[in-house]
Amino acid sequence: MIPEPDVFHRYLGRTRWFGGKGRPFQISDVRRIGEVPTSRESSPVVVIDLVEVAYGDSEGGTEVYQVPMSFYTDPETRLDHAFIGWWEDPTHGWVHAYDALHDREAMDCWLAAFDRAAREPGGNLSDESGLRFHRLPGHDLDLEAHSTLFSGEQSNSSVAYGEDSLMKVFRKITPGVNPDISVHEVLTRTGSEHIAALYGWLDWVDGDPESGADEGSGTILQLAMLQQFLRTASDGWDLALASARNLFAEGDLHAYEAGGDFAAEAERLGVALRDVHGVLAENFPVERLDAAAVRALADGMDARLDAALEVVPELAPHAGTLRAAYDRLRRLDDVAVQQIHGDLHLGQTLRTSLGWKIVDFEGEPAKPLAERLKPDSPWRDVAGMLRSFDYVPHVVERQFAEDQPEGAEQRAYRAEEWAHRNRNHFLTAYADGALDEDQRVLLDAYVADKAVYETVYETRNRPTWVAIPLEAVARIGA
Ligand SMILES: Nc1ncnc2c1ncn2[C@@H]1O[C@H](COP(=O)(O)OP(=O)(O)O)[C@@H](O)[C@H]1O
Ligand SMILES: O=P(O)(O)O[C@H]1O[C@H](CO)[C@@H](O[C@H]2O[C@H](CO)[C@@H](O)[C@H](O)[C@H]2O)[C@H](O)[C@H]1O
Repeated sequence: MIPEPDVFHRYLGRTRWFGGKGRPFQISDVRRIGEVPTSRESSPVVVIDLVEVAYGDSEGGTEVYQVPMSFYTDPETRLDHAFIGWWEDPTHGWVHAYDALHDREAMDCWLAAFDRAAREPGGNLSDESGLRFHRLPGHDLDLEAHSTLFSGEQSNSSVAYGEDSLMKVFRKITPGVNPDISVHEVLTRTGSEHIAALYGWLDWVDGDPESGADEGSGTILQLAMLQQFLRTASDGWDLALASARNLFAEGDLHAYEAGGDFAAEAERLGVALRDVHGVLAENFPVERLDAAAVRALADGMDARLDAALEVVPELAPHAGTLRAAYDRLRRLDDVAVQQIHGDLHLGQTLRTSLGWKIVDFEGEPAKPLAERLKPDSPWRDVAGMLRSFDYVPHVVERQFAEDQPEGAEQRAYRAEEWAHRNRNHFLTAYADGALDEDQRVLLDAYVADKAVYETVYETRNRPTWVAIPLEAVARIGA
């Protein structure tokens, strides 16, 4: 007996990372792709299943999610919160199955396999099922470190091993190369200061592992990555909120006079992003879009606006100014595109004692992989950060308004001051001076496109926040 589809249906519905919770779905397939080698005699069996979900709404389609499980013959009460079900497994008999990410014993096996890979030829440990643990040279893993599952709002699952390493297990799985791994690999090999170094990754080849299937063949599924744990990291979004809060609390001071001014950090972030874009341009192809391709880029923004208007009708009065920004982009005849981050905002930046680090190069999770792998203009990332600097004081204002309705006018002035100051410092540092006219046109178009995307994102995820990007859209062209 294998688990009833209901078991996985119930389990997925309970997780943070399952992206189809609001939609009708059924489990259409469950496939065992391998077992993580055990590290001790007492270790549980740790299997990796791929669970396919078929959607029953008009959009339809399927998605595949990775579910690593630890199997025990008896109930493990310490793992009650991670219980998935019990059934007679075709290979292991009657088992009590738990989400392996919550299980230290299971996570030890995972770490030990990465450790063994470092001593195998080429840093690769593979088994007959097609699971392959890969390691990059340069770091000895701390095998004594205990695993702790992150509890944040994540679309994947991350496990910290003490203060030594961090493993991110990808949940929604798409065949092909995951840019989070490929970009981190290049930035690690080139010694970039602005990322957490990649230590290794796990992938699975559908078929014979000796068959020579490679990253380009589309038969690889990338399942997890192991990277440096940034011990001294503080989240860039939280730091920026604290800075804006501090300014709001000061009745008479300007941003540059108040303690906690963020401008120097914004500047450092600009330099860090420029540096990362430079390394990516040196190590991934750079293309120059001709006039037709630039028009297609602008058409894409127009199409996104059309789709957004269906979801957010309040955009309608601003459609003219938005389309004018895309028209100005349409008239450019030479735009360079390259590998970029693709989903950059302050929540993807971490301030460590050694400077700013940028994380999560996966691109926008909602976009199909093929689109996420396409080169794009670096100004998309810059626009993402400028939008984030706009969000910060408006989120703080929402918090103040609840407790302190008086003083809203003064705070609105402060909000604009904070955003303006930090956008300028970031942008000037990134561009190393003023922008030329074409750069300004490109940036304005990407900022408009991102703000439109955000109105949809907020409507679907945090409807009470939608005024933040809507007000930004209204300011465009005002
Ligand atoms: N190398 C790291 N060291 C410490 N914390 C990290 C590291 N990488 C990411 N984080 C933290 O984990 C959170 C989630 O990471 P992220 O890569 O954005 O996951 P997801 O793809 O699920 O969104 C980040 O917001 C950050 O706070
Ligand atoms: O981090 P994700 O890849 O999941 O990105 C999505 O969620 C972000 C919010 O967590 C969202 O970002 C928007 O809100 C941020 C504040 O919470 C703000 O800093 C960003 O500028 C704003 O875009 C992001 O758009 C979405 O793709």
